[in-house]
Amino acid sequence: MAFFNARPQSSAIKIVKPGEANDDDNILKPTPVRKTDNVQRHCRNIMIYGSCKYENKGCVYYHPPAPDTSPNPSNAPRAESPIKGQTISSPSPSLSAKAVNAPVFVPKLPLPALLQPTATPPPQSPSPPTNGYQEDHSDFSDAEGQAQELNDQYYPDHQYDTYGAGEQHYYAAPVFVRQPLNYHLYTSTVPAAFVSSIAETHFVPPSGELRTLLQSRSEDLRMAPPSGLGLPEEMQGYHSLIPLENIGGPTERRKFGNWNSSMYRAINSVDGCTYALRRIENYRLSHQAAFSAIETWAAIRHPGVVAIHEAFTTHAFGDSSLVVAYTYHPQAQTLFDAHLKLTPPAYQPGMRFQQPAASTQVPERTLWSYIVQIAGAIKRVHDAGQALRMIDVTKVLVTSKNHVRVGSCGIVDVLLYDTPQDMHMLQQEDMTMFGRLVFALCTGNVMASSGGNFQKSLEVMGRLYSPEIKTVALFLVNKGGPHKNIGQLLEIISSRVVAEMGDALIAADTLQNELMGELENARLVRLLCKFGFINERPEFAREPRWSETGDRYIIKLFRDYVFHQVDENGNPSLNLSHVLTCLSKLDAGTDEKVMLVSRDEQSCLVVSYKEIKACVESAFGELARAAASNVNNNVGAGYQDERLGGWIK
Ligand SMILES: Nc1ncnc2c1ncn2[C@@H]1O[C@H](COP(=O)(O)OP(=O)(O)OP(=O)(O)O)[C@@H](O)[C@H]1O
Repeated sequence: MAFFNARPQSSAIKIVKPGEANDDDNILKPTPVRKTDNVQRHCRNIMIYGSCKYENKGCVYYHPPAPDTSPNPSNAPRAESPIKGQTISSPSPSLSAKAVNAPVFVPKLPLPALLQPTATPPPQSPSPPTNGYQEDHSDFSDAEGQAQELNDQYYPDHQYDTYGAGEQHYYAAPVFVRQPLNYHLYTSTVPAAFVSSIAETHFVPPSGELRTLLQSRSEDLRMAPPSGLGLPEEMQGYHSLIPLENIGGPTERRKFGNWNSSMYRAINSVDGCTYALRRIENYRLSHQAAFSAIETWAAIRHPGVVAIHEAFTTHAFGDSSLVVAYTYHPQAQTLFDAHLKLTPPAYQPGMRFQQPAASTQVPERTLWSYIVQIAGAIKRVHDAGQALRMIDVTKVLVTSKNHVRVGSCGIVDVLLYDTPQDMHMLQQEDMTMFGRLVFALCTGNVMASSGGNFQKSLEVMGRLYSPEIKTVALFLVNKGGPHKNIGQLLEIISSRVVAEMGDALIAADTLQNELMGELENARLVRLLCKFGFINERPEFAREPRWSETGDRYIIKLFRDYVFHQVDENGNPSLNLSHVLTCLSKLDAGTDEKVMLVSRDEQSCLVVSYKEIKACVESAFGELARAAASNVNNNVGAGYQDERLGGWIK
């Protein structure tokens, strides 16, 4: 019985007339006869599947008469499928890798006779040869079903259907023994009923939308700066500055408190990351110690606070400016822009000009989310002995779905370094500002909590939201005692905090599920890269035929099997499902066997995915070791080694 060791010796497998098998090593000797029909070639479907459903529908190849189906006829050798390997020699250790170029095999009997020696009628659709092993057939269906299921989960919307449109004719991998797949390498470990990537969750949009969003954020990050803006080319290691808001003329200055300010996006040349820079114009640093607060802020990491990277002064803009670098959140919007900004009127032909409509009301669930997140951010900052000092609808950013972060922290500490204030008072002031923000979001009016608007705003809040929202807003804006603190608010809203935590955990589950799919993608890309490094390499180790011999020959044939299938008319078969299934099995290194046919169709190899995987790893290992030894002689070897180490794994 054919059996391949974990590490195969590359070998061409000769298939000959079964009745002529020698006793010595089960190798069936090739007959001297070349192809039976040089004019008309055997139909490959017959050779592989045992039947051709196009036999009477125009298939131009030779179809031999149906084999004698009487059970074990006296003149029919009890041959077993060469694909199953029963009569094929195992790749004996004595066979060297060079044996891949061994003489071609020529089946004297038509292959169907070898494939169907029993009474089993030939299957009507492409399926592995049954060879009397009916139980194996069901196993094949299972494995095929799993592969299809895997693919359906992976591409639920069948967006790649066009690639596999129509009946495909490729050499289906025959499966004889049910092999458990390495499920940990496949997607969707969590039942869809629990984590659905299609359904919308509070923090994560549906899968398709999420991908579009991430793609557009990625484009945002890679946006090139327009020319002619008159901005510094380089400034303290930052380059490619792009303004994040309209920079008007001198009459239209953006304000940050009493200071003129502007926001830029820039790339840091040290780490290559993108940062949001807030510039305060005409700032004079009186004491270096003014920057001490920045150090404290740089240590604060919280999902509700935009993190500070560093601060510096510069003359690059032509004045003396203070610049604070924050984490850049692509496509972030201020709360004002997201909810309070008036939407421009939509022009409709034939309609009179209409007044701009106010933005839509913030849903209560979203409002609670904002309240819980901002309260959490304030708690973190107050616990660190700081105050946010800038909680405002124009400074709180919506960075992803229902997720807010307080931005522009730390600047006021630097700007007002010379006027020290009581931290407890500043923290109380944080809560008042937070209360004003809740009023503004509920009513759509930034002045909602001021003087004459106050009562009217309470009425509006009572009408649009639950009484608890009003309670929270009043708790925050009312003076309260000296012991009033943010912890008390969190106690009041504890049930909302619990709901928020539940939603956050659902988001984590959903994203992990998405990541599972991407993990598989990443593994397959690495595999394809390895193929790219190995296949058709013109020369390695002074051997021009390196990529064509030994283990690499198997890799080449497998590449043909995966990518170069043709249909019955010889047209390319672009079935992405087939490609993904094969690559996933290779990545998992399953014991399932596959028949690889040489390009001249004169020899074939039956190898398992596990063995092909060993070949790929061995060939790539050779290349990686050579590359590493070369890199080690150069600067930056450590970095390269690290990367190569990752590859070799
Ligand atoms: N860390 C950041 N990441 C990404 N974008 C940011 C970041 N900080 C601010 N922005 C964006 O920069 C733009 C300008 O920010 P800014 O704080 O000046 O808001 P603004 O609405 O212009 O307020 P103001 O009217 O007070 O100037 C806003 O669109 C905001 O979304």
